[in-house]
Parts: sequence; C-alpha cells; structure tokens
Amino acid sequence: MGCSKWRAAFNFGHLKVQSKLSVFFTMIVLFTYLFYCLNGYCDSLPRPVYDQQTNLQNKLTLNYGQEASQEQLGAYNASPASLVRDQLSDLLNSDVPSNNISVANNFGSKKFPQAIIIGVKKGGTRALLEFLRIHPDVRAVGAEPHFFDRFYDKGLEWYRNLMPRTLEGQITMEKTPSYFITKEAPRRVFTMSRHTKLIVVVRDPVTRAVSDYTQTLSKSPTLPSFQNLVFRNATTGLIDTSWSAVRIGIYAKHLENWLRFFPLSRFLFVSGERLVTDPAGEMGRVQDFLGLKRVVTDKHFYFNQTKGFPCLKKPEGSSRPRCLGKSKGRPHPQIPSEVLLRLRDFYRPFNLKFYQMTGQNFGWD
Ligand SMILES: Nc1ncnc2c1ncn2[C@@H]1O[C@H](COP(=O)(O)OS(=O)(=O)O)[C@@H](OP(=O)(O)O)[C@H]1O
Repeated sequence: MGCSKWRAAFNFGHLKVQSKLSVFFTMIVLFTYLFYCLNGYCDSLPRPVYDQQTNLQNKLTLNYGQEASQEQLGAYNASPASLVRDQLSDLLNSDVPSNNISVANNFGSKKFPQAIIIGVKKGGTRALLEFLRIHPDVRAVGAEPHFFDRFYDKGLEWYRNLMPRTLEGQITMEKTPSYFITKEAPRRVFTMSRHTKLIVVVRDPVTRAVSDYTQTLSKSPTLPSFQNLVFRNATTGLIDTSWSAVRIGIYAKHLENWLRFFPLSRFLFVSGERLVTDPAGEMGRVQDFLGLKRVVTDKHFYFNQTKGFPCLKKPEGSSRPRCLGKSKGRPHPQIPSEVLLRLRDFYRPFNLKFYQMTGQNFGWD
C-alpha cells in the first residue's frame, strides 16, 4: 500500500515535469516560427488563393509549351479562383513532360515586364515566348495575363504580382496577343513604362485569318464556312472588316495606334514565317533587341517532320523533345482559292503601308 502511494506521487511529479517540458518546447517552436516569419522565410507556407495563383504562374513559367493562354484564358472570368483552376488543369492536361524545373522560386523580386509580346494572335507568339524562355536571363509568365485589355481595373500591383521573380540582369516578360488590337493598350502600357520593349510577331494576314478561323471552328464545329464569314457581300466581293479574323490582319491600322505613344525604335517585328523556317535566325534578332547574349541558337532546334514545325531539342535529363501542343499547327481547312485571292487583294494596300511604316518587307504579296 505504502509503496503504491509512493509510486503515484512519483508518477504525478513525473507528469508535471513532462507537461512543463512540452510547454517549453512548444514555446521554442513558436518563437522559431515567429522569428523565421519576421525575416520573410514563410513564403513556402500555404497562402490564400490569390497568392497561390502567382505561385502557379511562376511554376508555369518554368514549364515549356503550356497551351494556357488565349484559348483557356478566353474562357476564364476575372475570378482568381477560376484562374487557378484553369491553370491547374493546364498543368495536369499538358502533354509536356513535367520533369522541368518546378521548384518554388523565392529569389529576386517581381518587376513589371521590360518587354511584352503584344501580338498578333495566331502569329506564332507562343512559339516565340517558349523559345525565349530557354534563355537564362528571361523569366516570363506562362499564361496570358490580359491585363492591358481585360483586367486593367485590377490595378498595376495586381499585374506586377503575376510576374515571376527576377534577379538583377534578368528580363521579365509576358505575352498577350490581343494587346496589339486593343485601342486603350498603348496608353496603358505607356503609363506603366514608356521604356517597355514591344515585340510583334506578324504573319501573312491571309493565313493568319484562316488560322484564327480554324481555332474558332475547333471549338464551334457548326460555325459557318470561312467564305460565308469573310464577305459582307459575296456578289461584290466586299470584305467584312467587322469580322475579327479579318480586322486583326490590318496591321498598319493597329500599329498607327501604338505609334502615337511609342517610337518605332521600341518595336521589334518578328516574322511568323521565318520563326518556322529559321527559328535560330529570328531568335538572334530578338535576343539582340532585348540586349541579351545570343544563347538561344540553332543547336537548340530541330525540325519535327510529323509536327511540321521546329521544336526544342530535349534538354539533359528529359526523355522527350519539346514541341508545342495540339492547338498549334492544326491543319487548316481548304478554302476556295478565289476567296483567298480576293482577301489577298484586300490586304495588299495595308501590307504595303505596314512595310513602309516598319521599313521591313515581309513578302506576303
Ligand atoms: N515551332 C512552332 N510550333 C508550332 N506552331 C508554331 C511554331 N512556330 C510558329 N507556329 C505557329 O504559331 C501559330 C499559333 O500562333 P500563336 O501562338 O500566336 O497563337 S495564339 O494567338 O497564342 O493562339 C500556329 O498557327 P497554326 O498553324 O494555324 O496552328 C503555328 O503556325
């Protein structure tokens, strides 16, 4: 009996010591956590949806060949949650190997883009951005932010937050091809920074229109035929310039709008055709324009016969080469040649004006 009393007293004392110790350790853990947070090391902890979106975009930035952009983002509304959902589904559905660097990037700071690919839709903007992203001094948002056309009211800080972090000497970039045709975009970009470098990938407006139509057709199979949409009056052959597939290709008109705010020296016009036939040559010009060392060269590309386009050679440690996804390089429907000829006639004067304005002959006629 006396022995068991003694044992109970011992156990009670032992328990007291134990609880004191656990309070002590909890305090240590709490203080350590507070110390780390105050020093800004809590970045990798779970955050609100809005911040996760930024993280996801950083992750997208490090993955090649996302088909996010135009198509998916065309469908999303302004809610950050839907943006996260769409981009997450991009990551999961992508046919691109996911073994690329996908570590969290907590180094550097988020800056406004110093260079933007502002157009044109279906010009080859995705290929250009993905080719640029192999450059170690380029960091870009994977998806299209659509800030200067759709989400301007969210404010510049919202926009900056979408950007990946960059270190000294690295360039922040994004691409949203609809900026080129957005009336308010030049003034808005100018307000952000008058020094922004502007890249426009242009492609023969006739093929561009067909490519644009092909994309819409892939989503709405009951769409009227190209020739039904392209003419305002089929008998007279009057072209319907209110159809966006036609309007986007009047490059001279859109450029005029931009030249009200930016001098020509701020622009680089990339040939969408040469981006396919000579990607390394075109990338050389782009890197020079951005003041970058020519790191992306012909040794990075090979021509994929099945795809019919240049793709990036597989990086070390990866099993697959990297081509753009299925939504790039779709076969175009057959359009009657007289329709295409009529459209070519329509574009000719605008093309000539564009060559004159840019001092470059793109050879579309
Ligand atoms: N390397 C490579 N791989 C695949 N596709 C390439 C490449 N280079 C240029 N292109 C051309 O890019 C066209 C799509 O242009 P965009 O990326 O600007 O389209 S989008 O506006 O973002 O939807 C796409 O148009 P379509 O052929 O009509 O699909 C391609 O012709």
